[in-house]
Amino acid sequence: MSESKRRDVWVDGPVIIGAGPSGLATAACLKEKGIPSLIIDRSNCIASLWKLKTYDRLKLHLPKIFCMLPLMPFPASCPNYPTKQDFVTYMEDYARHFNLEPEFNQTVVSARFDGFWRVTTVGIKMEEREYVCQWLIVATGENAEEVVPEFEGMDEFVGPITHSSSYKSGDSFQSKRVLVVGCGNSGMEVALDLCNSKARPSLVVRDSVHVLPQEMLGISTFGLATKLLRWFPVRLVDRFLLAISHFRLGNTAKLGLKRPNLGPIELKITMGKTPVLDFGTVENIRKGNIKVVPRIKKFMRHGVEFVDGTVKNFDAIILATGYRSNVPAWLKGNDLFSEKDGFPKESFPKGWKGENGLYAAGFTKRGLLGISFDAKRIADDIETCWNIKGKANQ
Ligand SMILES: Cc1cc2nc3c(=O)[nH]c(=O)nc-3n(C[C@H](O)[C@H](O)[C@H](O)COP(=O)(O)OP(=O)(O)OC[C@H]3O[C@@H](n4cnc5c(N)ncnc54)[C@H](O)[C@@H]3O)c2cc1C
Ligand SMILES: NC(=O)C1=CN([C@@H]2O[C@H](COP(=O)(O)OP(=O)(O)OC[C@H]3O[C@@H](n4cnc5c(N)ncnc54)[C@H](OP(=O)(O)O)[C@@H]3O)[C@@H](O)[C@H]2O)C=CC1
Ligand SMILES: O=C(O)C(=O)Cc1c[nH]c2ccccc12
Repeated sequence: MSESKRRDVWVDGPVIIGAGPSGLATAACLKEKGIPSLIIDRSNCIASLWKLKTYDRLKLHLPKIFCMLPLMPFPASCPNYPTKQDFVTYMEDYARHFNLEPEFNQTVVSARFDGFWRVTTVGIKMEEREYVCQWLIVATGENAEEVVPEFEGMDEFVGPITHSSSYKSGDSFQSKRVLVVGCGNSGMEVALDLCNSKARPSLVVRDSVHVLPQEMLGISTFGLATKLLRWFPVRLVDRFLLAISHFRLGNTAKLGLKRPNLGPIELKITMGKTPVLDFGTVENIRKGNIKVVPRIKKFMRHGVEFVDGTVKNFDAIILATGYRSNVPAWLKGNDLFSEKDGFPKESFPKGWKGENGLYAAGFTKRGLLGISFDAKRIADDIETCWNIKGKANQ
C-alpha cells in the first residue's frame, strides 16, 4: 500500500500490543497513575485466548487469589476455582471498570525503533496503520500461536486433525477412537473430557510428566507449595509434594506417566514447565478408559504407528502440543526478546524491561500471578519517565 493511504496515529503514552490479561492489567496499572495508553489486538474482543480458544470444561487450576489481576479482586460470589465463564466475566468487568477500550482487528506486522516506536498494523480489509509512540509494551502472550508438529505421513490420515485450541467438548466424538497428542494440562484434560463423553481416547506421552493432585491437606497444591517454599528449600518441598502425590495417585510411572528427574517445582522454576494437576485423568488411565501410548513414528490412512512398532486405528487426532510466542515475526531490532523462542532472553524476575522504552508483559512462565508482577513493575517504571516528561512540558 502506498504511504499516502496509510493512517499514521501518534499515541500519547504507551502502546500495548495484546488485549489479554497482561495487556489489560498493564493498562489498568498505568491508568491508576494517570497515564493513558492504547491497547491494540488482532482479535475482535478482549481476552480472545480465553473466549475463543479454550474448551468448555476449563476452570482455573489455581485458587482465585493467585489469578486476580492488580487493583481489582474477584467478586466474593465467584467460586474459589473460577470457571472459564467466571474468568471472562471478571476480565470484561475489569476492562469496563478501568475504561479500557482497545482497538480491535489490528494485527501487528512490524514494530521498530527509530527514535520513536513505530508499530505497523493490518486491519481486516488489509488497510495499514502506523502507531507512533515513546513506549512499547509487548503483551502478545506465551500462547500466541499453536504449535503444530509435522509427522511423517500426516497428509495421508483421512480423519480430522485439530489443535486443542479448537476443542470445545467431546459431543461430536461419542464412541470415536481419538488420539490426543501431548500430556500437558490441555492434553490431560481433553483426554478426560473425551472419556466423560463416551469417546475412546488414547494419550501420547512422549517423555515424562509430573502429575499432582489439585489439592493436598485440604488446600490447593500450589498454595501449599508457596507456603512451604517460604521455609524450606525447593528440593525438600518437591520431595514432600511427590510423597503426597504418590500416596494419592499411586506410582504413575506404572501407568506410562514417568516422572521427570527434576521435581515439579524445580522444573517449573528452571524450565517453566507446568506440572499437570489431576482431575480424574489418572483414575481413568488406571481403569483402562484412557490408553497411554508412546511417541508417534508416522501417520497412516486410518491410524498411527508408534515408535515401539505397534499400529492403532483412530477416527480423529487432537494435537495438545502447546503454543509459542510470535514476537520474532514482527518485532525488529531489539535485545529484549530472543529470536529463537520469542521469550525475553533473561528469565523471571528479569526480562520485563528492554532498551528505548520497550517492555515485556506476561512472558514469565508463571501464569496469571506473573502477569500481575509485570504489570505493576512496568507501570511504576513508566511513571518515573512520565513525571519527568510532565515536568519538562510545564
Ligand atoms: C487452555 C489454557 C488454559 C489456561 N489456564 C490458565 C490458568 O488457569 N491459570 C493461569 O495462570 N494461566 C492459564 N493459562 C495461561 C495463559 O497464558 C494465561 O492465563 C493468560 O491468558 C496469558 O495472558 P496474556 O495476556 O499474556 O496472553 P493472551 O491471553 O494470549 O493475550 C494475548 C493477546 O495478544 C493478541 N495478539 C497476539 N499476537 C498479536 C499480534 N501480532 N497483533 C495484535 N495482537 C496480537 C492476541 O489476540 C491475544 O488477545 C492457560 C492457557 C491455556 C491455553
Ligand atoms: N486450567 C488451567 O490452569 C490450565 C492451564 N493450562 C496452561 O496453558 C499452557 C499451555 O498448556 P498445554 O496446551 O497443555 O501445552 P504444554 O506446552 O504445557 O504441553 C504440550 C505437550 O505436548 C507435548 N508435545 C509437544 N510436541 C509433541 C510431539 N511432537 N509429540 C508428542 N508430544 C508433543 C509436550 O511434551 P514434552 O513435555 O515432552 O515437550 C507436552 O506434553 C500451560 O501453561 C498450561 O499450564 C492449560 C490447560 C488448563
Ligand atoms: O499455567 C501456568 O503456566 C501457570 O504457571 C499457572 C499454573 C497452572 N497450574 C499450575 C500448577 C503449578 C504451578 C503453576 C500452575
